[in-house]
Amino acid sequence: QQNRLLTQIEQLGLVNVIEQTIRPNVPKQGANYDFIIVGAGAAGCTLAARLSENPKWRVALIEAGGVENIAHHTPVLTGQLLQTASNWGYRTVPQRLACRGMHNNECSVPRGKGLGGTSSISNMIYNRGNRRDFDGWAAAGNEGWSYADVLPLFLRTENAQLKGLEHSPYHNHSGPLSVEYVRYRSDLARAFVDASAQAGHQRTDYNGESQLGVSYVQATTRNGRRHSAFSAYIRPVRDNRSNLDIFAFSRVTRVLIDETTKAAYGIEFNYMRKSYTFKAHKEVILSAGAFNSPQLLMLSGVGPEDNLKAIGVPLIQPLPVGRRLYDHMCHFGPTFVTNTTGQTLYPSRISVADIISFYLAGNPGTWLSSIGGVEALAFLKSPRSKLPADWPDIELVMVAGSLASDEGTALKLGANIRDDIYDALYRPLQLSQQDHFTLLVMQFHPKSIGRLWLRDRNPLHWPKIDPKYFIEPEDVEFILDGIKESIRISRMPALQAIGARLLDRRVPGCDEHEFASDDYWRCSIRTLSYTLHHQVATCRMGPEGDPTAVVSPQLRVHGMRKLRVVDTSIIPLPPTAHTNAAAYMIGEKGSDLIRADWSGK
Ligand SMILES: Cc1cc2nc3c(=O)[nH]c(=O)nc-3n(C[C@H](O)[C@H](O)[C@H](O)COP(=O)(O)OP(=O)(O)OC[C@H]3O[C@@H](n4cnc5c(N)ncnc54)[C@H](O)[C@@H]3O)c2cc1C
Repeated sequence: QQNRLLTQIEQLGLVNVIEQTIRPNVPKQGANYDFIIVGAGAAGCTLAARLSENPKWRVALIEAGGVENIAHHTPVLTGQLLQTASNWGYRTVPQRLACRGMHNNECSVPRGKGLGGTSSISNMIYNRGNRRDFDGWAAAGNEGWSYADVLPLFLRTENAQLKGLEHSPYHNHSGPLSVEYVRYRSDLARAFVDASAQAGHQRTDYNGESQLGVSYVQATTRNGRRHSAFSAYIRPVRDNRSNLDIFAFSRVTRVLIDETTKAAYGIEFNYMRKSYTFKAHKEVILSAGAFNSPQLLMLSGVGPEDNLKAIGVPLIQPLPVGRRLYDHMCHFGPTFVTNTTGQTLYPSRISVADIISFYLAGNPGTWLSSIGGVEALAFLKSPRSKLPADWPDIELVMVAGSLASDEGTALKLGANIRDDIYDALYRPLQLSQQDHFTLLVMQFHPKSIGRLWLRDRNPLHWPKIDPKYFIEPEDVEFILDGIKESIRISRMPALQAIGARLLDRRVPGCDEHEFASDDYWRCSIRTLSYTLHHQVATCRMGPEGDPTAVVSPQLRVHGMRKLRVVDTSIIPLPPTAHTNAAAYMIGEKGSDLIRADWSGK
């Protein structure tokens, strides 16, 4: 018991203790607001900041977790954050065809819990998507979501400090969210970018005119520190907006809905073990993310009839909530060793001088501003692609390290990877401290479609998450193409100059295959499966009449009144991007739609 108490105090962090003392914000039972926003993640913070610009509107932002602390602001600690209370800690149901290197074949699917949501624990890669993604949404009947419509919203969020792109029409310099190139740069990243160019992948701005090519990572950091949704959108305004009330440690359990009119009129939530209700005059908006927004809809009677009936939740509106779940699955590798020294991220390489320089002198150029070792991205076409030439299929995520980069203390646990896998592949690197880098291969447009549903009606229980990774064999083939291209890039002069060669250790369970043969890699892909956490479509957006749609292009829940979903769960198909930038864009779009509906009323 004592240990649990200590762990809890430790996980809360000093900041939470102080916040709860000086700014407790205890809810008042039955309080009234114009808008209630559930979830202070990337989209929720954006929406709360924008709606509360109107001093006449009273806005409540309700968040299950606490406040960010110094660990969140230190990019190199990203992996460690997954071991804290800032992560909901979800796991999938055991996967038949993926995650074979994980305990019980369960993939880890973390989500951020706290003011800032997943933007406070993410890897901070800033990446918007391909113009064809958004034009496709619009062509499917989602008017107002084409690339021409959403580009100004991406720009509105951005405060870019990207050397060389000062005059690009694809970047803005006056929005709230800081975007900069990762401030720490290793020789491994330089060699990878040069080798990619030598292999024919041009240098590009992947948020600009063309995604295809290679680039150093653009990241949501400010002077080398994490710039989360909370830091960017809420912290600068919260003390001078008396119409914005923020409630941390408040876990919403249900949306209150009038069954006759199907209008949402409030929420029920728990704060410090007590149940409260708040009323909303105008709207309740779910911004609880791709797992929790569908969960809350279903707990409130909006969802698939069979699931709700089976668990005894009275049905108010039948909708395909959670019926689709897409994600971007990757392969954690290949890993290459090199002849360099001192270039790979290992904790032992972070010196006291680095720490002092980062925290006290504000120097962003140390390992501490490395976003978990991620330094460069390459957007590629696969030879098997049936998509237009300017629409990438695969991404290589260049990491100056591997699971050994924290010596097995965080990433391995965060990904639920078994010890025998770590010991066979990464422990020798950890012990020798040999320089190496990894190219994670991610597929952008998977065909595999999963599902999310409720196991019971207890709002504090996890939903069941089954992404059905690699259920479509072609998804594996795309990743195999990416692995082959990674190996080709490693043979280019810039990487050969540093002695880059495949780590020649076998993945346990794949021994029957010849090392580095296609079948070996297929086995490795199904073993070292590693999601980059881009779950979407659980509250899919689509026009009325679309049998897969949960919300309309105005983000209103179909068939309901005064209820919207504004977060990444509405994204209809996996984008050619990581999903955090889209979450901000959706928050901006949601605020425009809501303002258009209520201004003057
Ligand atoms: C480890 C990790 C690394 C990632 N790295 C990147 C990256 O480098 N680049 C990138 O683009 N994307 C990345 N992503 C994905 C990206 O961060 C998310 O897609 C995006 O932030 C989601 O935004 P959101 O607003 O939809 O939801 P979230 O940011 O997840 O916000 C949802 C919020 O709702 C709260 N909430 C949920 N349920 C309740 C409830 N019942 N009551 C009250 N509050 C509730 C949550 O605590 C959370 O704060 C990463 C994700 C993870 C998990």
